[in-house]
Amino acid sequence: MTDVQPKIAFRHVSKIFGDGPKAFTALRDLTLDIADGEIVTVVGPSGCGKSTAMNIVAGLTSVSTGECLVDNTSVKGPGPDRGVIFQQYALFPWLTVIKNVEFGLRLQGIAREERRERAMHYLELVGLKEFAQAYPKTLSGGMKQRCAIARAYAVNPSVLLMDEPFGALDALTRVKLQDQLLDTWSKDKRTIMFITHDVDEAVYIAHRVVVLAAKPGRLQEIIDVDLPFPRNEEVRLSPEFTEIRNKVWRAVYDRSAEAA
Ligand SMILES: Nc1ncnc2c1ncn2[C@@H]1O[C@H](COP(=O)(O)OP(=O)(O)OP(=O)(O)O)[C@@H](O)[C@H]1O
Repeated sequence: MTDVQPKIAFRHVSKIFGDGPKAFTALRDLTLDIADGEIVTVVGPSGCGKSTAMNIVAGLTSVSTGECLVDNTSVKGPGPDRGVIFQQYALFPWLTVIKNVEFGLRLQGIAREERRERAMHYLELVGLKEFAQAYPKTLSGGMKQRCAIARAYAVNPSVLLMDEPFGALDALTRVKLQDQLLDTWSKDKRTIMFITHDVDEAVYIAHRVVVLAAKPGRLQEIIDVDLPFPRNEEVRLSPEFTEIRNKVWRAVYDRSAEAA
C-alpha cells in the first residue's frame, strides 16, 4: 500500500496557555493523522483540549510546540479551505436563509447568479430548499444548524470543523441531523473533524473516534469504527455498534474517574 498524504496532521502538538506559574498545558504532544474524506470524532472529559485541538486546525489558536499541517502546509491562520461550525448557529438574523448561505460567497466576490445557484444546491443538499426565503427566527434549532452546515459547505472548504454542532438540540433532532450530515457527506465527501460529548453520536457518524484524556490534555486512544455505511437504524441498534460504543465509553470514563 502506498503512503497517502493525510489531510490534517498533528505533529507532536502541544499548547500551553499563559506562562510562569500560571502556565497551563491544554494539549501535550498530540500526534494524529486524519485522511482526506475521513470523519473523525473527538471525545473526552471536559477540559481535555478538544476545542483547543480544533481551533489549532482552524488557525484560531497557535501551537506552542510541534506543528499542525493541512494538505502538508503548516497552519498559520484561518483560511477558506477550513469551514468551522459551532454549537451556536451564528446565522445573521436580518438575512434570509439563502442570503445567509450566500454570505461567504459574496465575501469571495462570486457573481450573483453563481452565488444563488451554489447556495440553492447546498440548501437542497441539507433539505432546506423550501425555506430559502425564510428568516432564521422562523426556523427550528435543527433547521438553523442545517442552514449553518449549508453555509459552511457553500464556500467549498475541503475540511469541516464542527465543535459540538448538535449540542443544543433535543435527542431526536440530533439523531436526524446525524443522518442528514452523513447523507450530505456521502454526496460530497469532505474531511470532517467533529467534537461531541455524546458517545453514541461519536460512534454513529465516524470512521474513527479519537479519545482525549485530561490534565494534561493528550491522546488516550483511537478507536476504529468498523461499521458499514450507510449508517442507519439497523446499524445503530446492532450488537457491533454497542460493542464499539462500550469501548469508547470505557476509554472516556475510566480516565475521567481517574482524573476527578
Ligand atoms: N485562552 C485560554 N487561556 C487559558 N486557558 C485556556 C484557554 N483556552 C482554553 N483553556 C484551558 O485549556 C483547557 C482545554 O480547553 P478546551 O476548551 O480545549 O477543552 P474541551 O475539551 O474542549 O472542553 P469542553 O468539553 O468543556 O468544551 C481547559 O482547561 C481550558 O480552561
